[in-house]
Amino acid sequence: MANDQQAWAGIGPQLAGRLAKLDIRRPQDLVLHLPLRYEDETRLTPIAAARAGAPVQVEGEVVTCEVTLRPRRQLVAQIRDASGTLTARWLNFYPSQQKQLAPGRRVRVFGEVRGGFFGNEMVHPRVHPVEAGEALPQALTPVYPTTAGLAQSALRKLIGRELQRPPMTELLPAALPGGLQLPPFADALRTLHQPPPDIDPYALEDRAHPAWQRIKFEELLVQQLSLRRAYNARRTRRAPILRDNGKLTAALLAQLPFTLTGAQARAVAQIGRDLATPHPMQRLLQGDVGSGKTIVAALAMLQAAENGFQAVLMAPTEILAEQHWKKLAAWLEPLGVGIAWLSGSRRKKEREAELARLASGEVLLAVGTHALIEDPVALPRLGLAIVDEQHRFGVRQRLALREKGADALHPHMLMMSATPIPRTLAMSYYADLDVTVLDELPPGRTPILTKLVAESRRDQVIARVRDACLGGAQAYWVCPLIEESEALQLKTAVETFETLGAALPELKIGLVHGRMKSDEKSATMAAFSAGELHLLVATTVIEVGVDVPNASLMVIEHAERFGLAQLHQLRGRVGRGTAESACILIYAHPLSENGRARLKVIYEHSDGFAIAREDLRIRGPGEFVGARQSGVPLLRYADLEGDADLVEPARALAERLLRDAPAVATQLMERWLGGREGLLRA
Ligand SMILES: Nc1ncnc2c1ncn2[C@@H]1O[C@H](COP(=O)(O)OP(=O)(O)OP(=O)(O)O)[C@@H](O)[C@H]1O
Repeated sequence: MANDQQAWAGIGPQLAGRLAKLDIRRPQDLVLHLPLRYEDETRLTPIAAARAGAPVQVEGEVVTCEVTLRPRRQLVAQIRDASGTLTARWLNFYPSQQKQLAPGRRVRVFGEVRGGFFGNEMVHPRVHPVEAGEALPQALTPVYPTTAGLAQSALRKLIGRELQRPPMTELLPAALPGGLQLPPFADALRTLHQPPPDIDPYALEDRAHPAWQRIKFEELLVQQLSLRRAYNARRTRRAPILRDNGKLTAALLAQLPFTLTGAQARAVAQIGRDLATPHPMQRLLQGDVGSGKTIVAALAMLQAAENGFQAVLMAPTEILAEQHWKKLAAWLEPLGVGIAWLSGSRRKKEREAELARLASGEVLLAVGTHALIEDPVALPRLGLAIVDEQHRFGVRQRLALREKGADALHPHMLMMSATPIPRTLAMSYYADLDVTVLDELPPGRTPILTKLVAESRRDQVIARVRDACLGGAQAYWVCPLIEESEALQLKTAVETFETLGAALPELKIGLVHGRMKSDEKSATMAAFSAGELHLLVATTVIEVGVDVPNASLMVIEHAERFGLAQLHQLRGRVGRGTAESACILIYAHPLSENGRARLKVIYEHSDGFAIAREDLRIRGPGEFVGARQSGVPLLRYADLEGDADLVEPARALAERLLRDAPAVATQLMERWLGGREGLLRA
C-alpha cells in the first residue's frame, strides 16, 4: 500500500493514521471521500418560526450565558433575535465556549429545536460567532463519515483545500456507452462536496443525483477495469493445448444412459474450445441444483486425459468428493480410465497408494477435498483444475490448486457453482471469468411440491414420512440449524434421530452429521444410496451435491433458520428422479419478518435465479456474495442492485478503454485504487 509521505505536507503521523482509518492514504484520496449528508447553513430561520423536528440555523445576540449547577452542571445561554428568544444548553462544554458566548456577541447556532419547560430550546447546538458583515455560506455544509479524533471541521478543511488544487483530470470520453449522460468529474465532485444552496439536500442524499451517478459510474468502471485486466492477463500465460480428439469423450457419451441437454451440450462445446487454446481457461459454470454439472466436468477431465494431462476435481466436503468420485469412476472405468480419490479421511495406506498412482502417471485423474492441495500431492502434468462449489473455497486455496501445475504451464481452471447469482452481480463479481450457465434441467423431472407446516403439526409430517417410505420412497429429514453451537447442533441431530426412530419403528433410519468418522459417514451415505435405508436424518452436511434420485421427500425442521440459498440447495436433493417429490418446511412461531419473507420466497419460487434475485433484495449484495472473501475491491458508493443499469455501460467502456486507451485505464485505477492491487482472485 503506497503511502505517499512526500505529498502529505502539513499532516503529521497522528492525523495521517486517522485518515488512513478512513482509507485516505494520499491527498488525492480526500476528494473521493464523499459526504453522507448535508446541513443547510445557507439560510437563517427566525427563532419564532423554528419548528421541532428538523435542524435549523438561527442568528441572534447572546443575552445571557452562565454555568448552572441544577439540575446538573451545564452551560445555558439565551439568544435573541427580532422574533423571539431561544435557550441553548450544553451538558459537556469547554471553558472557551463560554467566552464565545459572551453576552452581546452575535452568533449563529445550528441544531434541532425542541419544546422545553421554558419554551423552545436547542441542546448541544453548533455555535459560530459572527464577524461584523459576515455573509452566510454559499454552499450546503457536508457531513463526512469520520473517525474518533478527527473533527468534521478539520476534515472539511482538508478536503476543501484539496478541491482547490488542480487538476481533477477528466478521464472519461465525451461519448459514453448507451447514450449515458453524466456531468464531468470535477463538476460532480464540487457538487457533492460543496452543493450550491439551490440543490435539495435530500436529492443528493439518496444518491440519485447526476453528480452521484457520475461518481458511481466511475467506481463501477474501475471495478470492471481491474477485473477485466486480471482476466486479460491470462493471455500472457501459457496453458497446455488440450484438443478434443473425440475418442474417449465420444465413448463416454455413447455409454451414458441419457443424452445431454442443450445447455449441457453448449457448455461442453464451449469448455472444449477453451481447453484447446494455449492460454488458461478461466470459466465459471453456473447451474441450478440438479442441472447436471458433473457430466460436464467429467467430459472436460477426459479431454485432458486424452492429451496425456492430469485433471482434478476439488469438492468442499468429503461426502461430495466421494460421491463425485463414485459417479466419475462408474463412467470412466469402463473406458479404461482410472481415477484417484484423495480425502483427508482415507487411510494412510490407501492415500499413499493413490499418491503413487498419481505421481507415476498411472492415473491422470483425481477427485478430492482440499487434501488435493496439500503437500505430498504432486501433479506435475496438471492440465485442468475444476473447483466445485467454488465460493466455499478461499482465494488462497484456489490459487494453491493452480500452483500445483508445472512451472511453465498454467492449468485451465473451471469453477462450478450451484448458487446462481443474478446477471448484474455476476458481471460485477465475476468479470474476470467467462460465465457459462446451465439454464435447463434434464427432461422428465417433475416439479417439487413445497409445503409450509407449523411445528404443531409435526406428527402429521411424521405420518406422511411413514406412508411415503412404506410406499417405496426414500426421505431426508434435515435437523435444525444451530449456528451458535456445533455441540448443540450435534445433540439435536442425535435426539431427532432417536425420537424419529421411536416414532417410526417400521422404518430403517440412518444418521449423518459433520462430526462422524468419515468411514461411518460414507457407509451411511452408501446404504442410503443403495436403498437400504428409508430415511436419512441429517445436518446440513447433505446440503450440496448429494444425488440420490430415489429420494423424493425432504423434511426441513426450523426452516425459518436457514438462508434462502441453503433452503434451495437442500430442497434440490429431491426431485432428481422421475417420482413426484415434496419438500416440507416445518417452521416454528414466532416467525421474524425476515424468516417469513424467506419462507414465502422459497414457497413461491423454484428457479434458482429467481430465488437469488429475491435473496439479493432481502440481504443486499455484500453479504450475498461474501464480497470480502472473493477478493474483489469493495464498492464504496455504487450499489449493485440500485445501480444495476450502470453496470453494463461500465463494462462496455472498460473493455473499450483496455483495448484503445490502456493509459487512461491505468490512470483511472490509480485514482481509485491508489496503486493498491485491485484484484486477488484466482
Ligand atoms: N442430460 C441428462 N439427462 C438426464 N439425467 C441427467 C442429465 N444430466 C445429468 N443427469 C442426472 O441428473 C442428476 C443431477 O446431476 P448432477 O449431480 O450432475 O447435478 P448438479 O448440477 O451437480 O446438481 P447439484 O448442484 O444439485 O448437485 C444426476 O443423477 C445425473 O446423472
